[in-house]
Amino acid sequence: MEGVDYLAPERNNAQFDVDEMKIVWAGSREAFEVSDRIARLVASDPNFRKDDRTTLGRKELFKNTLRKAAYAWKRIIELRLNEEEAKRLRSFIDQPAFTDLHWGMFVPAIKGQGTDEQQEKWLPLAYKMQIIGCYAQTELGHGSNVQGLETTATFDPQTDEFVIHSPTLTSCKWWPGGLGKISTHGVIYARLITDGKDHGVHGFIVQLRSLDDHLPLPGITVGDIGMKFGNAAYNTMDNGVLRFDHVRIPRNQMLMRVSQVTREGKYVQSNVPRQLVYGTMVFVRQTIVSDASTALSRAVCIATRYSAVRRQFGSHNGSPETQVINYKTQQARLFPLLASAYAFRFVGEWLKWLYMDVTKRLEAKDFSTLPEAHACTAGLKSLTTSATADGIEECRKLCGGHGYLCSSGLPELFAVYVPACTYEGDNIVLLLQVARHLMKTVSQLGSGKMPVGTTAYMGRAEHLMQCRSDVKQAKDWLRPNVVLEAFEARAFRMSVACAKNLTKFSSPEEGFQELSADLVEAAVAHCQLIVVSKFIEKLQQDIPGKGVKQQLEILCSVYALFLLHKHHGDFLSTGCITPTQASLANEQLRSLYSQVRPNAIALVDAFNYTDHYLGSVLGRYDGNVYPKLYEEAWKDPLNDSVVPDGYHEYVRPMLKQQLRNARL
Ligand SMILES: CC/C=C\C/C=C\C/C=C\C/C=C\C/C=C\CCCC(=O)SCCNC(=O)CCNC(=O)[C@H](O)C(C)(C)COP(=O)(O)OP(=O)(O)OC[C@H]1O[C@@H](n2cnc3c(N)ncnc32)[C@H](O)[C@@H]1OP(=O)(O)O
Ligand SMILES: Cc1cc2nc3c(=O)[nH]c(=O)nc-3n(C[C@H](O)[C@H](O)[C@H](O)COP(=O)(O)OP(=O)(O)OC[C@H]3O[C@@H](n4cnc5c(N)ncnc54)[C@H](O)[C@@H]3O)c2cc1C
Repeated sequence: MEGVDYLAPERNNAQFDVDEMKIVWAGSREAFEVSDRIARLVASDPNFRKDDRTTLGRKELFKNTLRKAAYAWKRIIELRLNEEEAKRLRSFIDQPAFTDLHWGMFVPAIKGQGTDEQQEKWLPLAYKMQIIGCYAQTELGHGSNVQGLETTATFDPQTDEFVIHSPTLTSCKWWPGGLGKISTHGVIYARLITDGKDHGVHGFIVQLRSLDDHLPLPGITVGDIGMKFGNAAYNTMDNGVLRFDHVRIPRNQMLMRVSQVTREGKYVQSNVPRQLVYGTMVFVRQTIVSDASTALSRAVCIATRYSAVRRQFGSHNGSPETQVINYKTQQARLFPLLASAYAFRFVGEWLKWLYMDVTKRLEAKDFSTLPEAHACTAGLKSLTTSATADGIEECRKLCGGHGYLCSSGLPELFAVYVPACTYEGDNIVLLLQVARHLMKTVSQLGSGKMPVGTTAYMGRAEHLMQCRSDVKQAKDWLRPNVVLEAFEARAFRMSVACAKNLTKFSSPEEGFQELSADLVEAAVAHCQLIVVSKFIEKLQQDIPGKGVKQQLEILCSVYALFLLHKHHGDFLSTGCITPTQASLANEQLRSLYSQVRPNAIALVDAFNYTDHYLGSVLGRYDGNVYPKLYEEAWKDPLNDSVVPDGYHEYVRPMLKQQLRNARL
């Protein structure tokens, strides 16, 4: 029945103030109000309809994306939305587009690596969308190994220009979003060559297409790289291929904040670390962590609401069957994902703060926290995107057969999300960066240099190598210090074991290669510790609202004890806890699931997602799943006619043939 809230009994069970939890989730009352207003604006505008997306062919899909992007831009101007509101609007449209790369990478690259004059020239054009940009780093033959890029930018002192060239097939730019069909400009990464000397990879602003007729400029070959995983999903994006044939750009289009080339062709390195050329990646990795909590929470919201609606088995004398959410196995799969969504939200908030802090320091020429920022963004990007991709797929399975329907919203969410494990740095490659940082920190422990930031715990080396958990009963695992010490000891001992093993090889590089699987595990342990510790820190803040803090404490314990249970091999083999303590953790976890159960629906309501944004029949706010699934099925284009196209051509002759054979 329309208008009935089938999940009302669940909502009435909540033991906390959902409206206050919405504010905690959003980050502040103001952020909540902006997000809520813009989400409703998008949901109520038929121009942002998306329910037909999975049935469109690539060309229609892409054109539709362009239409939405143009309409969104018109609304942004008409409504005079500020930067944050415009960002929210684009994200609620929920359709990857060239604008993501324009605002998300092209603009930040110019801001981070351009000089003041370059920013003054290019940013106003980009802000007004008089030019549209992409971020073109990856090549056909080189993605992870940025230092291996082949595109060249050779300075010609005669004309005061750089000549941009793709010397080989493998040097073609390959993958940049927005490049395929739309970008007029790109920040292009190429090896800088002056006077025959190679100075490594630098960024250059290059115009790719005419601003009059959109045709590629002379010397430029550009196009789309083809269909990607999933039907609609990321195919709304024009990921591109680009080849340069001696394309000339003025010298002042090299991004010159980190290093410069003078009129005479002299290469000058500023007094800043060369790694700042990688700064845009640090920025984007930080945003990807917050986006992970959004993607995971969407999947969890769908799976939780549907699990409360779906019933299987357990009917006695005609009573309703059991809601599948009441099965302990369903809870043990679903509630850790719910807790992870909250955990990633808070670590994302913290990472944003860390990024802002490092940016301020860089402006003041303090580069000391750059390695920490790189390690944290790389590691947390890897940890949260892998867990989110796996989590979305688990949510699909939690919804049984109906989860496999596109109308559940889950297949598309998975297909659009899963490349996050690869883009902006392959997740394993990024964990190896964290491992390098950890090995460096461990090797410096004896030198008197105290570790700082998220590795500060390593400063308590002696204690962490010796401590034994004092857990005696299940509820001891609810004490934050007990949990924190177990995670610190596990992470530290895994790092120290790797560091010791590295010394057995003839060179550190050989050891690093040989032990890379163990190093990745040590990096994961360190990153999980960061997430747990930031959740615990969040709980030390003043959190208003009836029962809100208590629910977050429960979720924090679920997150930590679930990880401890999943990785108990690490905790046991490093001797941080005993087998008895491991089983007490599991006992506590079971009890926590029972505490989450009555609040589960309210905890996902706190994400404040509109039905439009969720795009899922199973995750509808009102829980009215079956009639809507039935309605949705009839909308499929295959049901436009009773007898399908092709029947008379292929099936009928076959049937006739069978009849003849049968008569023989
Ligand atoms: C249903 C629909 C739903 C909706 C969706 C809606 C919208 C879409 C949503 C979102 C869209 C979001 C995003 C857009 C999507 C895609 C964007 C993707 C863009 C890209 O992928 S851009 C390309 C990214 N490429 C990479 O990440 C490459 C990875 N490789 C590297 O980063 C490096 O090469 C490396 C770090 C692996 C190694 O580098 P190296 O060889 O130069 O270095 P060394 O290992 O020798 O290290 C040198 C030294 O430098 C330090 N270092 C390395 N990197 C950094 C850094 N970034 N910052 C600071 N320091 C760094 C390293 O630690 C070493 O230090 P040391 O002291 O010498 O040890
Ligand atoms: C949807 C999407 C959008 C993208 N958008 C952009 C964009 O806008 N701009 C842009 O420039 N790029 C973009 N990319 C490219 C992306 O950044 C790269 O694909 C990514 O950095 C991974 O690099 P790769 O493809 O070279 O993988 P590879 O490095 O070739 O990885 C292949 C395998 O090798 C392993 N491997 C690689 N190196 C090591 C090592 N040292 N040790 C152990 N294992 C290793 C990896 O773990 C992986 O399993 C995009 C990619 C995708 C999928």
